Amino acid sequence: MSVSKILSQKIKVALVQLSGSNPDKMANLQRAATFIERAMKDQPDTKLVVLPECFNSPYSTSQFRKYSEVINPSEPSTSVKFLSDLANKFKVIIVGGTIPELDPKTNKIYNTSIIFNEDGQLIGKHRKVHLFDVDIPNGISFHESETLSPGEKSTTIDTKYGKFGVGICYDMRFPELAMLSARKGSFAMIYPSAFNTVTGPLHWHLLARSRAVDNQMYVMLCSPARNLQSSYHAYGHSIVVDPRGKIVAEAGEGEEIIYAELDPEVIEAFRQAVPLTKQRRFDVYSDVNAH
Ligand SMILES: O=C(O)CCC(=O)C(=O)O
Repeated sequence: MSVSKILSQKIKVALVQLSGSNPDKMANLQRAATFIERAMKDQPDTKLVVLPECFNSPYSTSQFRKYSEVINPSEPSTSVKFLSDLANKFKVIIVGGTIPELDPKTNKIYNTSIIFNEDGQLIGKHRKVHLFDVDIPNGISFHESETLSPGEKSTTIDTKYGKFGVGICYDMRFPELAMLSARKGSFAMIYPSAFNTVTGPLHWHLLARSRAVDNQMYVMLCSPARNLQSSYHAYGHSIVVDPRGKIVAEAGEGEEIIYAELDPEVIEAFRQAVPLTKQRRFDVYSDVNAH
């Protein structure tokens, strides 16, 4: 595949590591707006902004329904309207972290990322496919499936620069989603995320770098900042990894914006040097599903 099809030009991205788990939705949205405005002032050529998982609600199974919104482009809900206006105002693509979504037909709740183009149009959404249900002794127990339902689809978004895939946090543990998007020609995988202080130190960097190296694409993880006042202590460390597995930007634990430039030449050069896409043997692993 030619470079122009993967990523048409160099693009600057900004990951906004906002304070997490505050109960006031409007205040959280305003804070997102303040940070996006700051990013666009600091780096006016930014083309894509990413927000964290559950950036405007507490990350808590008991709260998801209360904070949920119906996502219907013809009747935009609070967060949809707010992010759409921001994207249009700053002429920037926004991967709007995640919000709890209510499906009015089924009454089910999803953990959903909403994505807007630079005209403020909702160009896609991703419902978290793999729910975070874990019991780590002396570590963390969390069961999203107490109140959430899993999405049923992988998500690849088309933009004027090329395509990127979207997953949410625990989704990154399942390499198949990233691989599917890579096979569709994506230049990056973007995961609004909220790892914690138990699994973050163990796996955050490893998973980001693995998905990048597996697929020779950029990987971006955008986390909430750590808030020790909340019941859930997010890991922070929002990160951008290049197609060679090199960390090109990383946040600390507090509120912060990080920037990176994505370069089509880096994708192309590394794919030429290590031509995994040509060497894959789908004839050998085509029955991976059968076991
Ligand atoms: O996979 C992990 O360790 C953390 C996942 C998580 O926090 C989430 O899916 O929200």
